[in-house]
Amino acid sequence: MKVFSKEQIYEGDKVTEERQKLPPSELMERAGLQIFNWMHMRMQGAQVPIHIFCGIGNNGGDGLVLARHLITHGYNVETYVVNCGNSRSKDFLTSYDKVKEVTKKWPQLLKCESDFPEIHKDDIIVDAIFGIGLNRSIEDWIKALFHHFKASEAFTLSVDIPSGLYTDKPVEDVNGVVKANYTLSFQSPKLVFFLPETADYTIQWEVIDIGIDREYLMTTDTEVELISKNEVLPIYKPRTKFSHKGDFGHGLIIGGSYGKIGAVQLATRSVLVSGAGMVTAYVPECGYLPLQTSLPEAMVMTDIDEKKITDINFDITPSAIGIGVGIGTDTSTIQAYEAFLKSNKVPLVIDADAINMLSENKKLLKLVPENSILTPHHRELERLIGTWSSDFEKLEKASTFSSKHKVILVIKGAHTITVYGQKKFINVTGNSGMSTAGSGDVLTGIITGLLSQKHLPIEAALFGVYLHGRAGDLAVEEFGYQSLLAGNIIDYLGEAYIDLFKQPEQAQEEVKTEDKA
Ligand SMILES: NC(=O)C1=CN([C@@H]2O[C@H](COP(=O)(O)OP(=O)(O)OC[C@H]3O[C@@H](n4cnc5c(N)ncnc54)[C@H](OP(=O)(O)O)[C@@H]3O)[C@@H](O)[C@H]2O)[C@@H](O)CC1
Ligand SMILES: Nc1ncnc2c1ncn2[C@@H]1O[C@H](COP(=O)(O)OP(=O)(O)O)[C@@H](O)[C@H]1O
Ligand SMILES: [K+]
Repeated sequence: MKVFSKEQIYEGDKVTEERQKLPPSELMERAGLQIFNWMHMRMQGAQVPIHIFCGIGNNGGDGLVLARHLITHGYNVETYVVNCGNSRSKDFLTSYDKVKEVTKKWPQLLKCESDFPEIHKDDIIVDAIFGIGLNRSIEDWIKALFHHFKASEAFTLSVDIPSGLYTDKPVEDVNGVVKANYTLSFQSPKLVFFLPETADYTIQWEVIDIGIDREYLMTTDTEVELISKNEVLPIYKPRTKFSHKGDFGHGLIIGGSYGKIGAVQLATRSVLVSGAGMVTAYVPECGYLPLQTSLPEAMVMTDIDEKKITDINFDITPSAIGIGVGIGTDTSTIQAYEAFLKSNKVPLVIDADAINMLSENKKLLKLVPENSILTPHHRELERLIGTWSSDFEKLEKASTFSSKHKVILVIKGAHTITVYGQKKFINVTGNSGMSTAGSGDVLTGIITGLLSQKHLPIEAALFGVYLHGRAGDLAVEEFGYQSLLAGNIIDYLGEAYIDLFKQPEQAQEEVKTEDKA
């Protein structure tokens, strides 16, 4: 699913109005009506007090259209106009006039704290104050209004985006944003719903279709995309009857050090379970026995050193290599890594200390093959690209890094974001049960396994991240958030593949709420 920028949304409105020859404010009418339909379906006429707070732009206009429909359907509605400026939008004014046609109870004007209405815990708040047009800091009395919402503990439904969130800039003051229980977002989710610093401002979200021109939506390229089942299904490669293991490649995992052989076990097993035909683990000698006994399907090659990698020297021809899990940063390992990078031509998946060694020795970056996949978590990314002041800056720096070094960055986290030049792909699977030792090693193995099967690097990264998260989602249903182990993710990888062909995914997605409820 594409995530459109603010500018693209405004352009989409314009194009739609032209191509569909829409009368003025028709899109606002559609937006308000859809929100009404959403509420009406759930409320079925219940007389719960609904407080609709409208700004004076088009977001406020949407709120007024909603108010009109709710009033005509006999709901218990109070409408307020948050008087935050002088420039009421044309469509807002049209909607305002139309409200007057259906009720004598005009919207109340709010100008300061003493105007705030009483809101009971069981009431409903509709937040239609600011949408994507927020363009400056919020005045204190409006922040106080947001606080008033929160203090009431009433269910808060935000229209399009929680008021106070910019679409393309960090939050200036945490008190200047509405905390929404639910956000109904028009046509496209907003990037901020997925970033660690801003995702918490809405517990759930859903996309509302307001009939923006299909061709515009199809042909407009976006920098950001959500990766869910619909996007990864085309990447899946069915097997043919006469296939043999040679068709699915030979993955190689290089890593491990004394006390960290488990990381290699997890990654190596993941290579096979993701579908590679064969796998070899290259480990220090101390890894030989544990690997051979725990994973009979794998082949094992060892370094001359007992405890660490000192010389990467193998006589196989792997189709993909994953390097770094449990490898450490011993000086002799760094030297072996450099020598390996100088001779290697195979696409790489680079994880953990193999990333850290690049960060410490930036000259090594020049030796990394084009389109290699780096899978840093937060700290590893920081060492690699430097610190950032906001999620937006982080993504910008990651894009610059990806373009400069021609690599794919898989930024791991609650919503893993794969950065490929200017493109950013946000994964929707995964859960906090996966915040457990070794789950990153599993991801490295999965992506290496997919690369072995001749997927393009970007496909291997996106598909791997999706499957990893989906396997985690299936596994957590059996093991629970606290008790899920990285190995359980591997056990559910097969289910994740099978699940690809289960019921089609809903067009409208919801963020899981397991830890927020
Ligand atoms: N395709 C779609 O998605 C469609 C989207 N639609 C809806 O349109 C919304 C976008 O509408 P929008 O452009 O009118 O902007 P909006 O968010 O209402 O805010 C602008 C107003 O707020 C003001 N203002 C800004 N910052 C402020 C501040 N800090 N403190 C005080 N005031 C501030 C600003 O004032 P000004 O800068 O002009 O003085 C202006 O008056 C979008 O989110 C969606 O809900 C549908 O109607 C149709 C199809
Ligand atoms: N809260 C979460 N929601 C979704 N996925 C998560 C969450 N926490 C961790 N993960 C996933 O688990 C993996 C953890 O990787 P990493 O931190 O490298 O672990 P390790 O080094 O222990 O193997 C990443 O793929 C990450 O996206
Ligand atoms: K809003």
